[in-house]
Amino acid sequence: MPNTKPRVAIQGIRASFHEEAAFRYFGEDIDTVECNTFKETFEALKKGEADYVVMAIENSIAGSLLPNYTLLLNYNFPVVGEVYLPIQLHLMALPGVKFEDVKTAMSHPIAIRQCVDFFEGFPHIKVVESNDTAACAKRIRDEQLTDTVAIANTLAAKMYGLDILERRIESNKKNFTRFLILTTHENAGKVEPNKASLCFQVGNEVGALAKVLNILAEQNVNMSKIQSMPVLGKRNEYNFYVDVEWSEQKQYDNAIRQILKYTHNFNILGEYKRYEEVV
Ligand SMILES: O=C(O)C(=O)Cc1ccccc1
Repeated sequence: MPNTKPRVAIQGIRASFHEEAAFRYFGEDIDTVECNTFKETFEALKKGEADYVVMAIENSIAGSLLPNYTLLLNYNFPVVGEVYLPIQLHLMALPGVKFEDVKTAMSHPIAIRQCVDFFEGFPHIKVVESNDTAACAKRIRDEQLTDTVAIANTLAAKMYGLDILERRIESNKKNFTRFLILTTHENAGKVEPNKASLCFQVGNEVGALAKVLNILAEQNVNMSKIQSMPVLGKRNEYNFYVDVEWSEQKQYDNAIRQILKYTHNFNILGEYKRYEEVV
C-alpha cells in the first residue's frame, strides 16, 4: 500500500511545538520531516522530500518572526492554512531528579521569554537557550543530565521519558503561536477561502497605504494583521504583509482588483480557511 501519510517538514525535532502544531492541523498520522532551520523546511518542500511545511510566523509575546516573512516571499510556496497553538510550558527532568537538584534549565528562546517570572524566583538556576524545546528534552535523556531541566510540552516529556516537575510555568496563560501551513502549487487543493495573506509595496507618498486600507474598509474586508519589512538596500521602501478576512468572496475580489491599481510587487501569498478554535 502506498504511503499516504502527509510528510510535514518542521524546524526542530519530533515533539517540538512545531510538531504539536502539525498534529493540530493534520491529526497525528503524519510523517514528520525534522529540519535544522526554517530554510531547510522550504528546501525539503522544493526537493520533494516533504509535502507540507508548518512554520511559526508570530507569537503573542515574542511578536512576528521576521525572517520567516522573507522566506514566504523568496520561495513563493502558497500558504494553504493556519493554526493557532496555546504554548503551555512545563519543567521536565529525568525520573528521580528533584527540583532542589536543578542547576540548569534549557529551552527555545521564545519559551524562555515566557517563563522569566518563574525563574526570577530561582536565580541560582542558569537558563540556557537552545534550538528547540524538544531537543532539550532529548538531550537530557541522551546525556542522562541529572542537574538539568527542559522547558517543553507534554509531548516531549512523554517521548523522551522525562517527568514533569512543575506544570504550566508560562507567565501568560493565554499566550499562543500562529503557524502557517505551506505546500507546493501542484499540491494545493481547492478550498472556499475566507482569509488571505498578501504582500505589496506602496509609493513613499502621502496617503499611499491609507488608500489601500480604505479600499479594504469600503469592501467590508477586515485586516487582521499588518507587518512591514524593509526592502533590502532601498531606503524608505517596505514590503507590507497584510492578512485579511471576509465573509463575502465578491467583496474580497473587488478589494483585490482595486488594490492592484495602488500597489506594486503585489503578491497573494495564499488564500485559505481561517483557523477556528476547536472546543
Ligand atoms: O522549540 C520548539 O518546540 C518550537 O517548535 C519553536 C517554538 C518554541 C516556542 C513557541 C513556539 C515555537
